[in-house]
Amino acid sequence: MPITIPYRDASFFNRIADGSLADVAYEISRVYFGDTIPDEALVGLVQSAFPFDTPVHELDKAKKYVLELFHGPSLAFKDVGARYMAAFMSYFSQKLDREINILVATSGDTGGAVAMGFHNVEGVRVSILYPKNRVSDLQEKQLTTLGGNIQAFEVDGSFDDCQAIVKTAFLDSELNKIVSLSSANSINIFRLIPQSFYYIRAYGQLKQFGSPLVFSTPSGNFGNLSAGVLAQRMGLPVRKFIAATNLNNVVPNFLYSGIYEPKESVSTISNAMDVGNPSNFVRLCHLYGNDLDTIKQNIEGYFFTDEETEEAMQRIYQQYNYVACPHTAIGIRGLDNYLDKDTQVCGVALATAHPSKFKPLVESILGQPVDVPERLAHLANRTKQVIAIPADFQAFKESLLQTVS
Ligand SMILES: N[C@@H](CCOP(=O)(O)O)C(=O)O
Repeated sequence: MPITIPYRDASFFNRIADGSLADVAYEISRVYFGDTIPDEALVGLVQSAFPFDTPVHELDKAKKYVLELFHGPSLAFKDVGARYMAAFMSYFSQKLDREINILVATSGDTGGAVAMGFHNVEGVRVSILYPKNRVSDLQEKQLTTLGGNIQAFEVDGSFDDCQAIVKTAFLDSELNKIVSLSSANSINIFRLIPQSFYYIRAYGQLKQFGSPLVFSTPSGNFGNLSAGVLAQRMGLPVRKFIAATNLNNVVPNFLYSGIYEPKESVSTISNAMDVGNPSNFVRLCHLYGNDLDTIKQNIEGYFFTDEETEEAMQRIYQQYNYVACPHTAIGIRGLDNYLDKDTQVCGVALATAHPSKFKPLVESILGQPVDVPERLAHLANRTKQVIAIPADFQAFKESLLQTVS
């Protein structure tokens, strides 16, 4: 975490938020990094990271919007953090004489975005750990078929097992003497700074209505929500955040009871949010000074079963002719719950992934065909290449050392 979070008043955000995602990225990067990176290089980095935008889609004028974060190469919001990180790491790694080994745990979307963001980046090797049989077929193709500097590990366990193995690796002194490790998960602040950009960009797109903003964020590892809180702590005007989860509901439970009890994750149809012990819980509390009242004032939690998620997908399709993936539907349903009691706001639900990433599931729930964009469709016939391992750190360590030697 930065020692202090730089604060800017509303006039700063009113000025910068009208720009493109790349423009916002430039302005906020300057705030964090000062003149560490020369201007010309910084402009090039943000432009290469963000050739796409994060538009808002209107559901109900001035009242309810979907912030579409799936217009990047892997069709998920993770592209924003992964591509920014890849651009900056590649810039800095040219000055190093050692290869950087990135370890990343994924429950579905992070892996694909990181694989695509770092594919063929010189001086960087990526190891992706994902839970066997717990990601969608197309998500699996994204993270297992690129080859080159990207290696996937299929772990016989849950996402939490993958995350625990990665965290143990960062603390293993023997491994750290042999390889230079880094993370592309949202435990890395370099993922959260860029993810704050699209909250700021949404403010720019909706400030014309003059209503306070409420963001509903579908949540698993809680990096996405933490990024929004980071923007708020920088001064972005936000009335409230909704933490919307599936039955992996340890944070909504904490918000009701004040007690944080991590538990085994359960499998749901919103698989990317199947996290039983979210990495960013500690950071989220830290961002609000570890004060429960402040946390509760700013975040409200809702969780939904798979049946409720399916109902939400069907209702959103019937009411708005909008096809939402299961994760996005949870965000919209959480927002609706909140808007029932606070009507004087503009609500924004984050659309975290394109529905085609879950094509068979979405088609069976909606009874409608879902088109798959070419950048995803072309992966369907590629062959999966993985190293299969048990959910055990030593097994991972041995395999990793073989792949890097
Ligand atoms: N939902 C994630 C899990 C990892 O979260 P991250 O914020 O640490 O990248 C995924 O789709 O992999």
